[in-house]
Amino acid sequence: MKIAILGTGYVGLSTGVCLSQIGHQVTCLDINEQKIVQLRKGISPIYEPGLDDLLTMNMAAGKLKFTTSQPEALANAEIIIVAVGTPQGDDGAADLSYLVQASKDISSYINHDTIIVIKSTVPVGTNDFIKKLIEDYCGFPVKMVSNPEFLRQGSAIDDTLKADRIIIGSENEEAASKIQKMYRPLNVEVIITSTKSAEMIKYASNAFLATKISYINEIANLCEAVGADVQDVARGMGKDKRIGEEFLYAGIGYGGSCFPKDVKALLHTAGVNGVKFPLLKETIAINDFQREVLVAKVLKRFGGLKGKKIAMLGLAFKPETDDMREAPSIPIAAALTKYGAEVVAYDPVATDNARKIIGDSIKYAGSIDEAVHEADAVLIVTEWKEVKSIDVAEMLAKMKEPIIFDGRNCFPEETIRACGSVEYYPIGKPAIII
Ligand SMILES: NC(=O)c1ccc[n+]([C@@H]2O[C@H](COP(=O)([O-])OP(=O)(O)OC[C@H]3O[C@@H](n4cnc5c(N)ncnc54)[C@H](O)[C@@H]3O)[C@@H](O)[C@H]2O)c1
Ligand SMILES: O=c1ccn([C@@H]2O[C@H](COP(=O)(O)OP(=O)(O)O[C@H]3O[C@H](CO)[C@@H](O)[C@H](O)[C@H]3O)[C@@H](O)[C@H]2O)c(=O)[nH]1
Repeated sequence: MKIAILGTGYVGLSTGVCLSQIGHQVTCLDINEQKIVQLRKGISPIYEPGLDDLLTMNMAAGKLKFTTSQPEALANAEIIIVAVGTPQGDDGAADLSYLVQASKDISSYINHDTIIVIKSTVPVGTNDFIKKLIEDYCGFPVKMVSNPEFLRQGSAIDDTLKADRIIIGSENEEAASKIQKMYRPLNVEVIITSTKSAEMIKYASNAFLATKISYINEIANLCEAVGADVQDVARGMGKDKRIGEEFLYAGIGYGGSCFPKDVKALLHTAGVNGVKFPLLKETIAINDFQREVLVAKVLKRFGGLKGKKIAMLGLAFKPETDDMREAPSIPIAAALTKYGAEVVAYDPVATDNARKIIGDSIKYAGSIDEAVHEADAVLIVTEWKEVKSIDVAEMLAKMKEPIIFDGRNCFPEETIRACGSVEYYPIGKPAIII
């Protein structure tokens, strides 16, 4: 099938690459010229494991193209997939301005048979609103499908090619069936529903996962207070199939481009529809609190931070991505520098993006060794494989003081105890001080 994708961000690019991989003819359109210039050379503007190989392979096979030209991408497309950003607006609601512009862009190029697929995460009712907007522009009825995306950054390709489910929301049977056919080579379970239910499934899923994280973080805080171990508790809980093992990792709160904004957008939708949803308010409040837990531990240990060198390992909001949107490292770096610490951070891939947000208030190291050299303490902020596989004893030997604040519970107790002299402050577990 001939497919156009609007937006070559984390979702649009991963989707484009995967749809070309399963045999479709895909043209990706973006308004960001720099991205398109890079992509045309076969260089991905984002770090996403497995993406680069599929990108170059499908470009070479002539199945995947990149352009900034609307007519080139849209004029002959059977299916147009919209994957532009829907960031958080000032009032907590999703900002639909990119989507509205993209819809206007589409209107001039579609015909009666074109199917418009909204993959961006949008509040309930948006597909209906966009349908009307486009119809007002083009003057004939259009076929709309809501097809929310569930991929995670860092595993976007696998999540797309081996998705748990595909949601197709449409009031147009023919359009729903064509989109089902588009995905058929993936052999993934498809759920066909109304556009409103499809839109709600996306927010309900993200808010549920965020709430699960806030729940385990509160359990972690309680574990610390009573002397239990949240990792053992999570393991014990997760073995119950009704609870499940995933998303029970306590830490420094959820970040990223989705959970923070989507929970707030769902709360906004609830509010305007007269539903109070206090659970979501608590999910957000617990997460805000959790983002401060690591710095509170550092302050408690040191008192003031003037003249202290603190190493931060990890900047990205999660491992295997270069994305810094809503990364816990941002408020942590700000708080440490506010209290007078000299902060030296290391991240395997997110340093350039971090520098654009955090700026020169902290230093950026080229290696873990450089970051921890003569440090008074190290903070584990992102659980990169490179960080988890550190020789902890060797790292401690390079530091001024052997003190670790681990926001991601990366190291087993035996590893820490084998280090000799050490102070280890994890999340939701007793500290180890030898
Ligand atoms: N990032 C994720 O992991 C993820 C997962 C599932 C769903 N989502 C949702 O998918 C959507 C996209 O997220 P993202 O992280 O890929 O965003 P992103 O910011 O990485 O990319 C959006 C892209 O759209 C482009 N764009 C904006 N207006 C355009 C237009 N009129 N025509 C063509 N291109 C245009 C931008 O230049 C940018 O490259 C959001 O609604 C998000 O909530 C994201
Ligand atoms: O047990 C856990 C799991 C995750 N996190 C944190 O939660 C955030 C989000 O992690 P993850 O869900 O793995 O990454 P995203 O790429 O943000 O993916 C989420 O957001 C996407 C955008 O909507 C959805 O498509 C995905 O299904 C959904 O998992 C990160 O800060 C993680 O550190 C935890 O603290 N504990």
